[in-house]
Amino acid sequence: MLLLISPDGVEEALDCAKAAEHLDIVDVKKPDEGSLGANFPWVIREIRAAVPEDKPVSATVGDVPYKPGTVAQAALGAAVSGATYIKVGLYGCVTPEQAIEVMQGVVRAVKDYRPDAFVVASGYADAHRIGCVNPLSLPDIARRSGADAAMLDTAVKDGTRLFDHVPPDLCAEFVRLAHDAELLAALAGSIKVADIGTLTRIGTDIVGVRGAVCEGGDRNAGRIQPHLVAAFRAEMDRHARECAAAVAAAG
Ligand SMILES: O=C[C@H](O)COP(=O)(O)O
Repeated sequence: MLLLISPDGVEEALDCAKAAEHLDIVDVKKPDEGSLGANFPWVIREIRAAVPEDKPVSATVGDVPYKPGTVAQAALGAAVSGATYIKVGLYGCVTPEQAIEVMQGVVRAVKDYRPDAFVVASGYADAHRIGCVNPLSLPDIARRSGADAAMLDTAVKDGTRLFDHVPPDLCAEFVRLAHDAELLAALAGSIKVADIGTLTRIGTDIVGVRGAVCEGGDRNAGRIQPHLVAAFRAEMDRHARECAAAVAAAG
């Protein structure tokens, strides 16, 4: 499982750089503009320059409306600014068809510019609170639009968490659907250290985290702490070893 950490700006990205050996992807966002709020192009560029070259930089394009042209142009902006993972929060899409139309534009805009870029179609575990597409439709939306990964996060950061809205058995179904479509499955949403075992067991490919690695577990007032990133990674490694041993023992 890969660890994606979301700093809110250049200063926190420098803290991520201190913990670079423990994380896999640095995800640029602007949390005060929404759970997948987009940051400025120059912030993406500065963060790209601040983190080690072997760590991919991801950028969120925002909690986007159903405006395929606008979103495609924004996605290209993120890629031009140095992000190689482009994440789109399909906030304003109320049908799978709308979401596919948005994502097709993003995939074309990004991959025409940079064929090896990685496009992530993100929905929301708490979609019922905001009226957007069903979380379990994301793998099919990603597959039909040519994206590389399907992701879930929570739209409303009010203390409720991924598993409050999509329980572990349905997250397992999400991962299975993504894998059947040859996509990576990414999960986020106030994930805690205690969730790592479940996420590992169900085969999650990427876990996205902010609050759990911030001081006091507070994604807004707290700052990312390199020692919490290291501790999170240590637990991931422990669970990965346990899972591998269980698989080997089963035979
Ligand atoms: O993409 C990851 C999100 O930023 C997760 O943030 P969170 O762990 O505070 O919900």
